[in-house]
Amino acid sequence: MTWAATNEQQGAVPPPPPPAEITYSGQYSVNPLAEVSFRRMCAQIPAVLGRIARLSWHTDRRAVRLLLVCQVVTGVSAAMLLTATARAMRPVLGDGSAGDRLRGALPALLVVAVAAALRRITPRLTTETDSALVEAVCRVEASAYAEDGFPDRHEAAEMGVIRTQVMVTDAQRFVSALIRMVTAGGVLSVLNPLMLPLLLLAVLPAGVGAVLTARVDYEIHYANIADRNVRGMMRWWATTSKYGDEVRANSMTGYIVYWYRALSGRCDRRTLAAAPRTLRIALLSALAGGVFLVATWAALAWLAMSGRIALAVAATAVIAVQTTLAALSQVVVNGAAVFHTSLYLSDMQAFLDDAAARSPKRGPGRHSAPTEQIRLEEVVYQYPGKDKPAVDGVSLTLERGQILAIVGANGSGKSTLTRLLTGIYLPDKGRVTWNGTDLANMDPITVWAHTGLVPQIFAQWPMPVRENVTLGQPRTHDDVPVWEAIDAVGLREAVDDLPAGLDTLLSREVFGGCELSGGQWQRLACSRALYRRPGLLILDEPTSQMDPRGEHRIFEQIKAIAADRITIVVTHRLENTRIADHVVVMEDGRITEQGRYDDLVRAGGTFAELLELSQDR
Ligand SMILES: Nc1ncnc2c1ncn2[C@@H]1O[C@H](COP(=O)(O)OP(=O)(O)OP(=O)(O)O)[C@@H](O)[C@H]1O
Repeated sequence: MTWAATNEQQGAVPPPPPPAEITYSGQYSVNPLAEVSFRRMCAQIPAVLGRIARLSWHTDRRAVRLLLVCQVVTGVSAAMLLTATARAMRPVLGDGSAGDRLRGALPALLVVAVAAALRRITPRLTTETDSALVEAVCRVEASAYAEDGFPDRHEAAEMGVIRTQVMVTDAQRFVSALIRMVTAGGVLSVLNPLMLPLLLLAVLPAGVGAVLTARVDYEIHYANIADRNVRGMMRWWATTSKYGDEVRANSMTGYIVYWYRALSGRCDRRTLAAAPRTLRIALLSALAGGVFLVATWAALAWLAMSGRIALAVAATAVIAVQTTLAALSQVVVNGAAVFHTSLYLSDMQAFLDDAAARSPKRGPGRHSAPTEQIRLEEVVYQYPGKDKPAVDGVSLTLERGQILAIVGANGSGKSTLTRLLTGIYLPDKGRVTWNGTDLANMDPITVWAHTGLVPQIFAQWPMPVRENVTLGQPRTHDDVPVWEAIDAVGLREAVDDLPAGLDTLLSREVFGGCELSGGQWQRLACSRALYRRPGLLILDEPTSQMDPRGEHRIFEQIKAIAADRITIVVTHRLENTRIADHVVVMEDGRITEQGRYDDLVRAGGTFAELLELSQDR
């Protein structure tokens, strides 16, 4: 019985509504569906083959050369086979031993060679495109993530990556069939000019059918993108062991499965609704193809029986018809497959182009250490789709050696302000300068080389402890600085207790891996930022999961290293702001109070009120 039905039966709570209908919010300039037609397929195939060839060439030139040689030999062998058969037919009807031997040996050799070449190209091509996709997403301006449709377009592009697994095989089969068709068709045309047009008519319906089916498949794929994207996220959250406690102890399983099934059910319904169309297409194309095929054989029989062609030629024509027919069918079927794949590759290409256009282009300026001053001048930033700015007209000057604390209610714009300070986001209005240069004119890589950030929600990388500390820094074989960073956050004992010390893989999900506690993970995130020795150190709620010893140690450490850098601490534990040289209080994206801890307490404003509330137990 389903979760919804059980709830209804118990009569206590009405089942919650299924998740709202979600539609794909992609924003490509052209809707590919409007363009899916047989004509488009024919027009597009050369371009698609060109793209696949370029990709393959880029990935493995030797394998491509081997493939090309095999293709040419395949075509030539088909023509030789038919010519040899025709010659053999003349003296002794039916003695095709030369052709048979050729037919028996060559394709087997070619298949082995082609398969070897394909085995080399395909996985590497998939890796190339997959890696390109991951890199493109990591490199876009962070503001792109907040835009409607970006995750859906990313999901659509991933389908393109999956399709690369079949794209070379599709393309190779298509070209191979095309060569066989041209050579066999040429021989057939010489035998009798009527045969080829008849054969074309016999396979054309299959081609139209395949394209129409591809169109239906793609239409369903498009309709399901948004649901599949949400379903994928649900699946990850529900099945990742890190969230397993929350799922179980809050009895979420039933509802999550219900949600998951509802999304899957909706995808299935869309797929099933299209089944009658697919069936109709298959039936009609098979019927039309069958009629023309019968006509072809009838024409051949009539030509032979009426003496219009010699019996030996007729026998060769039978083989030629069979060869051409098989090749033609392969051309059509594989052409449709190439076209089908190209639809997904277009999504991937469109996303990669879009991502490339969104990579930071901010001017040639380079930041060099030391970071003496960071200034915000009347900075405004509004997230896409929001009706008011998250940061609204903030001005601030930070000098090297200073510790700034940012406090304020949830959603008041603290984290957004740190993103603007680091140049992760560029302001809509106003400017942020580092040592006097506007971040909008600076290569962000040179800026991020001097920042260290402990975000509120930090990553728990499934990597060894050492890499979890050094990640993002040039690789070094010296573990001394790694241990220094680990000592600074008081994690040495915990690391010593791990089975392989710094080499211990931190992931419970991986065989042989270990897991840290929440507070230990947070200490590790702090050590990662400290290891970088950055010019700007930002700690956003860095001790929210730590015990008092850990928290004390981190703040002592912040004070100890503050002289060489600009330090920013975002915190709700107002007592921690005592270490700051300057405290700013944010409300609705604006700075409403600022000063030293003691001044703000005396002023009796929002800071004093929040402090009093935090002590009222
Ligand atoms: N990625 C995002 N996309 C859209 N809106 C966002 C995004 N991140 C934050 N916001 C919005 O911007 C506003 C400020 O958020 P921000 O995270 O800066 O607040 P905060 O002061 O750090 O809050 P908290 O104390 O809860 O961490 C909020 O209204 C929030 O809904």
